[in-house]
Amino acid sequence: MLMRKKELIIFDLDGTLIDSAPDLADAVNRTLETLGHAPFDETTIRGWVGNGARTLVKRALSGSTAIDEKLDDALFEEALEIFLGRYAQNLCRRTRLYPGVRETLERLHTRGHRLAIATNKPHVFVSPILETLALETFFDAILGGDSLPKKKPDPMPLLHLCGLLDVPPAHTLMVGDSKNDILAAKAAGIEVVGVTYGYNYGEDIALHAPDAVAERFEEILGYLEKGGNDGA
Ligand SMILES: O=C(O)COP(=O)(O)O
Ligand SMILES: [Mg+2]
Repeated sequence: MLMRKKELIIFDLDGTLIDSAPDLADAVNRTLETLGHAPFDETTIRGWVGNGARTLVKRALSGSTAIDEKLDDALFEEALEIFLGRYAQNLCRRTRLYPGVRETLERLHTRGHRLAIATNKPHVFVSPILETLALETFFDAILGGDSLPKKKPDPMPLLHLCGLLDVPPAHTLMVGDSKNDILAAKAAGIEVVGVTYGYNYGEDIALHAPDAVAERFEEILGYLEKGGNDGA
């Protein structure tokens, strides 16, 4: 059966399984407010998510995706501490699953795929969010952005998951919303589907040449049924 070709599916979290930007934006703006800085609208902050909490805070203090090289270290450390505290208080108040995610994970799980998460989000936040959304039982392994010495776009987290779950990269599929996911997967020799509805700094995910593009999460079922990029 073709479905067995991809035994392991590794998912990105923010912008792929969950729309966490509203809670991240609230925590960013409460941090900026505490420091006496002006807030940003949610759409702007959405474009800053995907490289972990440290980079998100640096972007917020810089007011741009490009980080201000002259950013004061002490201000950054203070802002990071405030942000982590604020976000911990409201991890899943306005965060929602994207359409089709629960049903699709259920089907993949029932069909016997191993499922894992490789996110750049700090690990401490991941399980509480999955528990609140009643998703935690689907996953065999979860890595956060601080779980290993390197995070996406480095291939390390993806290769680590392949080793941990004893599935070779050729039998693994990555699903993500940002260029970090695509770059990490390509460097790991893993096929990758890019979803179009996530964050990716406001850029079209197709620009980074994933093996396939999905407008809706459930499209990955059809991709797997076709045998992925290996052909039927
Ligand atoms: O930058 C983050 O905190 C989350 O990133 P993710 O898209 O890898 O889940
Ligand atoms: Mg993402």
